[in-house]
Amino acid sequence: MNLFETADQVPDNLLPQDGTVHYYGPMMDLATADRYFDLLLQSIDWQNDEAMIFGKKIVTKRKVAWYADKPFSYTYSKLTKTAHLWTPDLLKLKSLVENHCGERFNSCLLNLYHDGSEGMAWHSDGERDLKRNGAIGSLSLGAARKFAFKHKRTGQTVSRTLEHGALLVMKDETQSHWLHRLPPTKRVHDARINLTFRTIDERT
Ligand SMILES: O=C(O)CCC(=O)C(=O)O
Ligand SMILES: [Fe+2]
Repeated sequence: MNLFETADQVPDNLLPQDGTVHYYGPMMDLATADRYFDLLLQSIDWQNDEAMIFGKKIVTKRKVAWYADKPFSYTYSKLTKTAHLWTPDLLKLKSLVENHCGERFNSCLLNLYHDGSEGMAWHSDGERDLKRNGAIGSLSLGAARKFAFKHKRTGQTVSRTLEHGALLVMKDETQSHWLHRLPPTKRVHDARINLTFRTIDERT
């Protein structure tokens, strides 16, 4: 009997120190990933993101949406938003992601990047409302994009291409020590949807 036959392989840590990032690669077949991309594009309540930058409210081209177990309030980029309740498709994706990485989540922030001109600047997801050192499960659908990490003290960078249907998990001390970003690129002309499953600390 092969004891390892059914155990999910945990990929190597992408980070050399001060955190843990596992890139699992595609976790569903192509047709399923295509189907979810189309379903989410149609059914999610996409809104232009608003953020406070140098004290000014700006509206990004990138669209966002936030779903959760309860209508949690969540502060992101210094603005407070209220979550929608899960849709059946999002609940299915949440289970797939949870089963793949063995973590549990109670909310999901979705981003829609229409093409390579849209990205996300350096940040970490250690906001007050998130469970400290909780895992973040990031599912990518659509155009493959580069994702980068930068160590806050040493400036060391690590990057990875995130493929259609692929799962990346950030956990442990990652948000305290590393920034991450989705750099804009002239080479990508297609849309990408990213879902980051998170755990909101219910005590806040
Ligand atoms: O689009 C991505 O892959 C990353 C999104 C992200 O970092 C975030 O939503 O906090
Ligand atoms: Fe992030």
